[in-house]
Amino acid sequence: MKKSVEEYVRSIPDFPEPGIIFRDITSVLQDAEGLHMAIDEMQALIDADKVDVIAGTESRGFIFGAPIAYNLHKPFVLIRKKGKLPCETVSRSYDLEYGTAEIEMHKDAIKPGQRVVVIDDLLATGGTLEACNKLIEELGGVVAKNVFLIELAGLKGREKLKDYEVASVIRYDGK
Ligand SMILES: O=P(O)(O)OC[C@H]1O[C@H](OP(=O)(O)OP(=O)(O)O)[C@H](O)[C@@H]1O
Ligand SMILES: Nc1ncnc2[nH]cnc12
Repeated sequence: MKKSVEEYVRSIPDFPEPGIIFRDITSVLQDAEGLHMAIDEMQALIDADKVDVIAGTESRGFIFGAPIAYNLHKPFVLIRKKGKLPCETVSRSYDLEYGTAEIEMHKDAIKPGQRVVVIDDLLATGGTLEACNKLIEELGGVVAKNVFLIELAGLKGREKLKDYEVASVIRYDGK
């Protein structure tokens, strides 16, 4: 029988620190069937008629966001960790499941009124996507949806993103 995409995800206990179960997507990517299923199933959650721009978050969001943008014939915008983008930027700090971070976007990445779908591999606390959504709004964009391959429902990211439409392919009930 054909494997489901969930069966390609590898779970590593106590990485990168004790108590975290790391949901590893390299095992999805390094299987041709797994990679196809992941992209296709994430893309199926997007209504192409209701989006102008696909955005991806560094770094694992780039892997899934770029092929989806290509398939839907939409522009692809990078949301990067601080200090990587060469032109004028807007930035925002946020808390992670482990640690803190700061992300940036080019000021000209989004035009006012554009509808943006943000793609990431995984929803944990929702801190990353909340920061992404706020940056997009600061640039005048409209967040159409947040799409993930994996959702760790126990970390309640959806509550943090309650003002946005959220969809995921794979859901783990715990952390
Ligand atoms: O919902 P949150 O609690 O914000 O966590 C989820 C984020 O954490 C991971 O990225 P990370 O910052 O580790 O970067 P990476 O993709 O470069 O590994 C993951 O890819 C998400 O972007
Ligand atoms: N548990 C987890 N597994 C993989 N990536 C993550 N990013 C944040 N939490 C994570």
